[in-house]
Amino acid sequence: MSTNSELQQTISDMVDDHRGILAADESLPTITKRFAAIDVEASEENRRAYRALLLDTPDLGKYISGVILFEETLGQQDDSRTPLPKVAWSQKIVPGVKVDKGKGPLPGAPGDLITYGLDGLGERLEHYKQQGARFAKWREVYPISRHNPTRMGRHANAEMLARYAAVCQEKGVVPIVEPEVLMDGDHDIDRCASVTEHVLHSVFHALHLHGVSLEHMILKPNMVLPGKDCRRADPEEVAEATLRILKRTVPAAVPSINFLSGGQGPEEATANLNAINQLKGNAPWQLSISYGRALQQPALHAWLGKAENREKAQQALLKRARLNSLARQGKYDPSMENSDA
Ligand SMILES: O=P(O)(O)OC[C@H]1O[C@](O)(COP(=O)(O)O)[C@@H](O)[C@@H]1O
Repeated sequence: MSTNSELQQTISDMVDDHRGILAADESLPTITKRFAAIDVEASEENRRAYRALLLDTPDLGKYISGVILFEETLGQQDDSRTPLPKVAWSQKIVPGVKVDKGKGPLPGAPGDLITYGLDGLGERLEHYKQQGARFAKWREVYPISRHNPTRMGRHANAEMLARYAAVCQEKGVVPIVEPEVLMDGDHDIDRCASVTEHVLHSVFHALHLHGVSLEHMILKPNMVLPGKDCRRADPEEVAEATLRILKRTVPAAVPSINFLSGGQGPEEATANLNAINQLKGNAPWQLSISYGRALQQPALHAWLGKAENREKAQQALLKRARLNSLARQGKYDPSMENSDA
């Protein structure tokens, strides 16, 4: 198969009008934090058992079309010794992998951050492909302050995303491009809108310069939201601001925009996605999810590290996946949270 048809096949398997992506790729520090909240040790076996539970969830493939895995999960198996990427694909959930290596300060731009991991990426991708990964994900993070992100920071972060995406496509791997403007701070929604507009503009400029095929990538942006320490915005306000900025910056060639959940609660993230889809009009892209916390939090708290809670945890994951599938079609109502129907 040519690289282009390989990329197109992966996009076709991942993008439709009712499913979304599950982010289960927490790095070691992040999964340790999540497990600490339920008093569970982040041992390799616990990480395997938890992620096997998620991927084994009956019917998950009805609502989820792709799963982002952490590198180690690609090599792990479920209880019946089936490799976890194979478990995902048995439900037509395309397995993918987070390929960035975390972040640190960007020299010369105090307050800005930069992500590591480009060295040797091509060879790593070849190995991940053999393990079953068909797409990849890379996240650049933009904190907001009075002075951040700087112009230099935006430029440097965009370059990283574009170089990563170009290497992926060369290897026949679909890149998820994730520029995340953080919710931390007391800035208002207008400040988030203005920063997100600058960020997305610089990202698409860099993608163009590096010859990335927009038809064969997925964008994973933040929604436009007020900072955590500012007053909350209602879903209609979030939807209006998010769509305004996306329409100004994201070319129609991009097949799908899959939001991250950031610091939003599970129900808030579903309600905001629903409002975005109700207001989208003739927007050219699919508008879906690539949620981590907002899909997993109820499942994690139902599991509590105990094998006897496995089914309860799977039901909690399936409920969030199903409600987000409805929200993705603009058919969600908060009253559905209380019914099992
Ligand atoms: O552990 P990391 O690399 O900081 O990433 C944390 C999470 O952030 C995400 O990029 C977005 O997830 P959220 O929806 O929880 O914000 C996930 O893909 C990832 O698991």
